Amino acid sequence: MNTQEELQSQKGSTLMNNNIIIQAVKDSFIKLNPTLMVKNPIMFIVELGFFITVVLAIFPDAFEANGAERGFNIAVSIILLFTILFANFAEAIAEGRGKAQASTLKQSKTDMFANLLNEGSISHVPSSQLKKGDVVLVKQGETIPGDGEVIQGLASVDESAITGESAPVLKEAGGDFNSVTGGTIVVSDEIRVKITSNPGESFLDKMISLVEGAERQKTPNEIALNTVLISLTLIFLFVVISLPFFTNYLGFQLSLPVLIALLVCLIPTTIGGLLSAIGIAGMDRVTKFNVLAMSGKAVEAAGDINTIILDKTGTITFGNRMASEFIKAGEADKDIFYKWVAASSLKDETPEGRSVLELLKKENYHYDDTLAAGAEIVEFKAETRMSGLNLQDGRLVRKGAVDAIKQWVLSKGGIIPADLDKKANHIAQAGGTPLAVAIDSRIVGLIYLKDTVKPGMRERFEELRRMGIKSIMCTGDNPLTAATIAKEAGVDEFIAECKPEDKIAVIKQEQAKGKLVAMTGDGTNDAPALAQADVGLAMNCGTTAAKEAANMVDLDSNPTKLIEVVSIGKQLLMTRGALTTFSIANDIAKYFAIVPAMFMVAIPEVSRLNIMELHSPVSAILSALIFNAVIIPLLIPLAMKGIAYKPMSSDALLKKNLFLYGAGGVVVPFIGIKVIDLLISTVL
Ligand SMILES: Nc1ncnc2c1ncn2[C@@H]1O[C@H](COP(=O)(O)OP(=O)(O)OP(=O)(O)O)[C@@H](O)[C@H]1O
Ligand SMILES: [K+]
Ligand SMILES: [Mg+2]
Repeated sequence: MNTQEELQSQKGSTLMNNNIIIQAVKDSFIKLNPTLMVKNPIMFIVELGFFITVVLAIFPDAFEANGAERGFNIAVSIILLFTILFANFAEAIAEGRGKAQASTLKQSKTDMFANLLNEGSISHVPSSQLKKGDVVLVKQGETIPGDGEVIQGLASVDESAITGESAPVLKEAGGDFNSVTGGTIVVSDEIRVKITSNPGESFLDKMISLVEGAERQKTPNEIALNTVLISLTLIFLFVVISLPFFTNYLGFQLSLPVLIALLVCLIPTTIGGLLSAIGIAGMDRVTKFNVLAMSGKAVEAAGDINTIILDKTGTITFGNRMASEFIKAGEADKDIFYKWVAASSLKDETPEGRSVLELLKKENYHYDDTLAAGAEIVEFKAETRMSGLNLQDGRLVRKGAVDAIKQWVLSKGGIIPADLDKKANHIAQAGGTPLAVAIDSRIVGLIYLKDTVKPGMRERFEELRRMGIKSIMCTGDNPLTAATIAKEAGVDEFIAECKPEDKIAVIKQEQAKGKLVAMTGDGTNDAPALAQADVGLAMNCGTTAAKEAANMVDLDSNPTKLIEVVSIGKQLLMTRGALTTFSIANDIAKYFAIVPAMFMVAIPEVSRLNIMELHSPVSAILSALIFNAVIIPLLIPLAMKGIAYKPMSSDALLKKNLFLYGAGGVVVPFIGIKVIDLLISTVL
């Protein structure tokens, strides 16, 4: 068992306990409140039927002379009550896990004090008073008081309160690993954090309300299905209301409880009772995989994804791109080369920049800090793909992607060293990232940045392919490096030298072809693309901007987690479809149980429909009604777990499920109702 599974089974056992069941039973009664019930029109109609039969159980002749027998009325009202309670229980049990998880999370939100920095002095303020833009100091052993970005320092942080993962993660200023979450703990060193969220709007707050289901909104798919089900219900209501006119004409009367029983059996109570549980359980399954989905819509969209776009660094590779070698090019001697390598990175706060200085130290080169004195800092940007300094004496130092530096040098009238391309290609073919270093119009050499592909990528992309999903890697890196990494990781396509706007263009292109696109990313430059995609999955280790733009966050920062989300989305859609099919197919058996029972006495010809040979009209109606009620709790496990999904074409899947749940929906109630009838007839 790997740690991921262990974590889940742990969570499962602590969350699916007796407390949840007891609470769900209580909630089932609370949810009887008609003002809450109205939100589920199908079950609300059942509740109205229940109220009427209760009155008739007490006063059998309340609405009509010669009403049905009191005993029958009591039986119908009890079965109806249980029908509603079962439906409520389904929803309550689905909500239960989330509520339990939310209360665990709330424990890590206990109020604490923050070391607020204010023009050099430190004051202690309650963390609940921190606003966007405040800067706090967090020392070893202290809890980070709010969401923010590390602006100075480097520390390892224990994020287990949020991710459940006990290994601390490194957080550092600059680059894509600078975002920290309130409620997590600094286990070594100290950092300065600039707060990025206002009180009540933190990640933890969001997470709590998400798992609690407080913000749950019906998805467009759910609303559409609900509309269909309600229309169906109205049609049956109309049919049942008009029945007495025909029977009066034929000279006999049907009692009100019989009509109510018929209506409740015909309207889609099974799916009506399980619909919201299916949605909640789907979201809950996503959370169990340590993915936070901001909406059910996103999870459902994941179920229909055709294309997935990933960035390379930090997503497919580990992303701690480190300088591993300096390779000079052209005529420059080593000392000059190293001098400009150092100068190009003296003020580069990205992990790449700092790794350059570290490698220089390792190679015992003593660089001159004063070079940067009075210089203008040129920060790294994904658009320019360069960084460096404009020195005080007017000289310009740059390092960056080879093609970007080449263009820059050529625009200054420089020439490109003859051996540059060959050396750069050598690095790229090995999957590394070559950075060229230039001083004014002269390129002096290359920095070899090494990065490693995360293990298991190939198998994961293979799995996506079997699901019919195309993977495209979009990277800012050069085509050769991109090709090497793409091949190693096994993605279907790649696009190199990609700027942030190019990523959006790729997504829009796919969307224009009618495809649903998912994107995973971690960097600030990924944020616009994450927002454009139908499903945006941000890495928790990524920047705040990325996490805010996305509609899902993976707490484990594992981009291939999208595979699980896609499976869960597909499962959710399939489960809903299958149970709807099942619910409606049930009507055939109920029809053959109830209709002969209702008319047989008055119209003997109807007895030909009595193929089920049920004991008596009363037991036939009660059996159908009991089956209609107990099928709800029997299907709760399926609604919660979802239908098993194996990668195969969606056509084949649809046919298989239609057959299974359509045919099953016809056959199962015939057997079920017959068995219940046999049991009842022994009692009667
Ligand atoms: N600190 C830096 N200074 C100068 N150039 C850099 C620096 N970091 C990266 N580069 C160059 O800029 C390119 C683009 O970087 P960017 O972070 O936008 O994309 P990437 O990380 O290579 O790709 P991905 O989009 O897959 O994360 C890199 O491939 C590299 O050549
Ligand atoms: K029904
Ligand atoms: Mg990047």
